[in-house]
Parts: sequence; structure tokens; C-alpha cells
Amino acid sequence: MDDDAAISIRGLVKRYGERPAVDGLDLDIRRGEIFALLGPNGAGKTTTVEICEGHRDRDGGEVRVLGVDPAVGGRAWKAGIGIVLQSGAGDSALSCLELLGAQAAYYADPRDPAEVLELVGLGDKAGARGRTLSGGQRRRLDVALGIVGRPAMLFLDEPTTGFDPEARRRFWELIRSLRDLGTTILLTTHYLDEAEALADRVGVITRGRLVEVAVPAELGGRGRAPAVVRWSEDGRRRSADTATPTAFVLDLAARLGGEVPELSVARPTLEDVYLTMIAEPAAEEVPA
Ligand SMILES: Nc1ncnc2c1ncn2[C@@H]1O[C@H](COP(=O)(O)OP(=O)(O)OP(=O)(O)O)[C@@H](O)[C@H]1O
Repeated sequence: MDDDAAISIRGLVKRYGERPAVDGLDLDIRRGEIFALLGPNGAGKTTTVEICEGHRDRDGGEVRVLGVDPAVGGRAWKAGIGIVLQSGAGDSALSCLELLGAQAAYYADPRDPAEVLELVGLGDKAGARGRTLSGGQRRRLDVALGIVGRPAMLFLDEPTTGFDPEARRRFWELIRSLRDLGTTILLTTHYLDEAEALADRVGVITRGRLVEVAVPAELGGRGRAPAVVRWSEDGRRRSADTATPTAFVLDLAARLGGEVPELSVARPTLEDVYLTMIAEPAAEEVPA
């Protein structure tokens, strides 16, 4: 186990009946990083995260979150953890400020509720009841509730589902600012652009096992993958794979005598490599 890590997991196993949902998972999350857990539906992400939160028991393996086994984490440990679930307290009849005040009262050193509302972009909604908020505003209220206790470790489960594009960008800024304040963040998301924009490292989980951990730019050998150069020549679209796109484009420009029409240079996106990673094991399992 890595005692300096915010989260350290070795050989985690969780079964529902005979079927393992988590099947020998190892993972270390460093203090102060944003880590995104990616994987298809049913891969075991929520199960893993809920075990880390102390909300689910396990059948095997070792887990430490902020140095403590979540299965026996007491009040002080719980105060260090912030959780933003997929559906939160948005239905409440209390106002946003009342909700946050009630939540803050559980903690020894909470953030100021009014400041937290400003931070999540709900400063003008202090007096509004939870149930009058839009879907995206409710998610931001959920985040406000998750961070008012000043957690060292924040769990975010698909936080931007239902956000409009501008709200997502603003939310990403918020998450980065929390990281800059020293918060460790474990995020699950199905949005690959979100993982790319936010995560210091990503982990891909399929069938209850971690297949790879990498910085987003390196996942699945992405950093070493050939680039695809596309352009137009003699009225036709052309393309070429190349490991040296700069030299290729210089040659092309020289040959075409200047600006290359409709030029683009692309590397595989995070989504491209992710889809390849999760597709391969499935193909092997197809019965002969
Ligand atoms: N309480 C439960 N009882 C029985 N089976 C469960 C339970 N919770 C999860 N499972 C099963 O365990 C597996 C992993 O589920 P989990 O919710 O951890 O996946 P996930 O990666 O979070 O998926 P999603 O992306 O859909 O949220 C799935 O096959 C699921 O059906």
C-alpha cells in the first residue's frame, strides 16, 4: 500500500452473487490530483467509488482513503470526504443557503455557505428553493453541498450530466480551482472531453479490472500514434499516416508551392483510443 496516496487500493474484490463486479483492482490516486475513472456501463466504477466512500462493503482486498480503511472510517475521516452523488438534494423545500448552512453545521471547519454558492455560480440563488432550480443548477448545488465541509478528498460521480456547454466550462474551472486549493478529486465520467480537459491522470476500468492508468495525452499509446495529415490536391481529398507530420507538411507545402488547401493534422483523440481499449477484450470473449 502507498501510505502517501490519497487513495490506495490493492486486489479489491466485490461480488454480487457469484458475479464479480470488481475483480482484483489495484489503484493509487495521488494527493492533490484530479483522477478520472473511465469505463463502460457496468464496468465497476460506481462500486469501486462507493467502497472508497465507505458506502459499500467489499469481499476482498485492501483499501485506504486518506490513510484510513473506509470500512472503519469514523467521524473525523468522514469529515475529510466530500461526495457528490448522481442525484442529490435538489428536491428540498429549503432554500439553497439554508441547505448549505444545514450541511455546514456537520463540520468543524466548514466553508462559508454564501461563498460556496458564489463559487459554484449560484450566488443569485441563495433564497431559491432547491426544487425551483434547473437541472444544471441542481448539479451545482450538489457540488456546493459536497465541498462546503472543505473536504481533502472529493468524489464526483458524473458531475456534468445535463449541463449546457457554458455551464460545463464554468464547472471545469471550479473543479480546477478546488484542485489548486489542494483538494484531491476522483471523478467518474462518460465524457471523454471532460476527462481530457480536467484530469491529471485517467484510469480505464473494464469488467472490474483496471486496464491502464496514464496522463490523457499518453493513454493507449496515443502520444506515440502516427498523425493523419489530410489535404486537397487536384480536386481530391488526400490523407497520409506519418510519424513526422511537420516534415511531411513542409514537403507538401514545397511540392504544392505554398498554402496547402484544406490542410489538417490529427492524432487519435482520447475517445478513439478509449473505444479501442474497451472494444478489444469484448472481441476475445465472443464464443467460437
Ligand atoms: N446492488 C447491486 N446488486 C447487484 N448487482 C449490482 C449492484 N450494484 C451494481 N451491480 C452490478 O455490478 C456491476 C458493476 O456496476 P457499477 O454500478 O459499479 O458499474 P459502473 O461502471 O458504475 O456503471 P455505469 O457507468 O453504468 O454507472 C454491474 O454489472 C451491475 O449490474
